[in-house]
Amino acid sequence: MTTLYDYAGGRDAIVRLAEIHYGRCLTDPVLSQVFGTQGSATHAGHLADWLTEVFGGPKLYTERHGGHEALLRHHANRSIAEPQRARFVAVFLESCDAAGLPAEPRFRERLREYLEWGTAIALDVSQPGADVTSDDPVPVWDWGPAGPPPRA
Ligand code: HEM
Repeated sequence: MTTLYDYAGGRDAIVRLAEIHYGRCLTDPVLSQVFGTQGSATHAGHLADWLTEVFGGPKLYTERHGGHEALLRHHANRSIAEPQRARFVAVFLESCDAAGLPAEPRFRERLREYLEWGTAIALDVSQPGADVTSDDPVPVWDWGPAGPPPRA
């Protein structure tokens, strides 16, 4: 079955998406409250590696950056608030358009579901004193109960 990663357009599409999304995190008035405006040279690349793995591509975040717990730790003590979480989801989905990912409704819905799920975890672990330890592997998100779009 085609992975979300392949359906998205593979590595080039995911790298484009990560770069566009992170660029917007630095200029968006709500998201720049948490991301700042200066930017980090490594963020977009690390995000691309995470998304590659989560969407069923090569396990780049596990191999290169320390896996699930490392990602949780990046969010420790960031005190993400609900409006910032919700804005992250909206900006990410807009970035999918800008990066030229397929607009197929079932694909986009699955991305949205991942984003809602992942950002809720980011919000939780970003609160002061939250547990950021984890033995879990990096999750792999598939097409879910509805399955892939008819043509995939
Ligand atoms: C699906 C949800 C999310 C994913 C996949 C994700 C991914 C990442 C990655 C890969 C990093 C590490 C960057 C690096 O190594 O340089 C990171 C750091 C960070 N994330 Fe997230 N994130 C998510 C949700 C959020 C949300 C909702 C916020 C706030 C609105 C947020 C704010 C931050 C901040 C402030 C950092 C650390 C500072 C920085 O590198 O700019 N993240 N995130």
